[in-house]
Amino acid sequence: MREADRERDDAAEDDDAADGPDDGRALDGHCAMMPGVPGGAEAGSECQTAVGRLVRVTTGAPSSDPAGAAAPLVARTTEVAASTVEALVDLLPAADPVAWLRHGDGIVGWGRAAEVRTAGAGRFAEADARWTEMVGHAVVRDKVRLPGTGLVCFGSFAFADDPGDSVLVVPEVVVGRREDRAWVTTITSGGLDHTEHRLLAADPPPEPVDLVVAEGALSPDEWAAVVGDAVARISAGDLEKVVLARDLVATTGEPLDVRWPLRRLASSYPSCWTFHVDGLFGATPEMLVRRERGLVTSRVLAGTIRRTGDDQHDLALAATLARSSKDLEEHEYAVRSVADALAPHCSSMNVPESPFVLHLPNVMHLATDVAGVVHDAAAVSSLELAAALHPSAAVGGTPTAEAVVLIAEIEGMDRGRYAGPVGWMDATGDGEWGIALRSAEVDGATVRLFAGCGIVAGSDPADELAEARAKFVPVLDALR
Ligand SMILES: C=C(O[C@H]1C=CC=C(C(=O)O)[C@@H]1O)C(=O)O
Repeated sequence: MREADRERDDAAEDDDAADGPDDGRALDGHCAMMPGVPGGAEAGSECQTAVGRLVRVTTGAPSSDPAGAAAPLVARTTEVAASTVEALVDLLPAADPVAWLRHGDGIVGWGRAAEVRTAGAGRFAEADARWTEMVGHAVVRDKVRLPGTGLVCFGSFAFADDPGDSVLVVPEVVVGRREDRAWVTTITSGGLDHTEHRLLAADPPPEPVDLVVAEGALSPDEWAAVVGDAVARISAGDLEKVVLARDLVATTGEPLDVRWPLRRLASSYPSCWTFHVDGLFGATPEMLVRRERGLVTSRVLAGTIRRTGDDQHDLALAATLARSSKDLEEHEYAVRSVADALAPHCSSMNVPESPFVLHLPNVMHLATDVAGVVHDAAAVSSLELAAALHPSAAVGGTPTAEAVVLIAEIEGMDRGRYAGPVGWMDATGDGEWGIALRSAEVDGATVRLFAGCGIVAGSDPADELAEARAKFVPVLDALR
């Protein structure tokens, strides 16, 4: 069906030629036409429905069907000048923003052309099946054909099978940027979009007020005791590694506008993937799986040391991390779990023998980039690959089954979508799925932050507590 989608796409090429030049330009807050987007302005029409920087200026557009996939989706991607989208995150409106950003590139979106909610152990398979069905019925006009163009969905999946509440969102508008190219995709359900769209500046988000941060499910002492329990069980031979997480609960005086922390995270952690899907936001350094045109890559992290702010000292600490047998052991479990899960899908793979040290502003990690050539891209989507990899030993443990049972038994909280796959996928099944780390879930004026640590036989509860504190820093700072 994904091939059929491409064929329709090809057939639409001639159509597109009649739509005018694809030379969108910066509009600096003025209501002006975005060339290349279908449908001319009707005489006397005016700006009506503001949806972020793209506003409808004519009526008669088909209404979207956020409840599901009853009507076929129609996606149209148009190239615009890269100067129109210098800071993607600044385009986001307050209502319903989604984001996936790194080093200024990525995709952002808003509105809901469709949404799929799944739960339980079948959450990935059901979401993937619904997406395949939507794609199969969709009409896609995409002359740009870069990763992130055409019909795309954003997704965020629960860590655990129970309750497992997960979501796929198909926005009404997606704006993307990759190096010096940029594009706008409009997605409607129920027919061709005959509206004209204009780029407008989004209002900046308000600064959070009256931030109060409290402990979450467990106090620091209680959590350290749980870590001690895990170390005892590992020493007794029950399992080799388990990742234990804790939470903090922040409240703000007014409901949080998630665009505030998103802007902060994107600028402070440019090498991480800054994301937001349906209330879950963060800046993760860990790529569970990216599939692009037959190539698959994964950035595996495990093994952490805190930065001090003194560059010379941090370099010495990085060398210590690279030699730490406790951290190398923790890392090895994580790499093996990813390589083993990817192997059945790859005709060749490259798994480096030793990790490098990834420097982030708050911590340093042992990191390994695994790469492979997939042989089953026509049959297996990037989301299915993410499902096969989840939970890797970077967020679950080794052996996986025992670790997941122990997490449910002793961690003392529901992780929700923290440490689950988060990212996006296109109509061909290519996409990027990160692990939702350094993240938080926002619900009105309440923000629940998460951080976890890999526990092995040599772990010290006090050190793990300090490491978890360091991992809260990105989101905590972004709320201020
Ligand atoms: C579980 C988290 O980090 C994982 C990723 C990198 C390093 C980790 C560690 O050293 O423990 C964790 O496995 C988290 O940030 O919440």
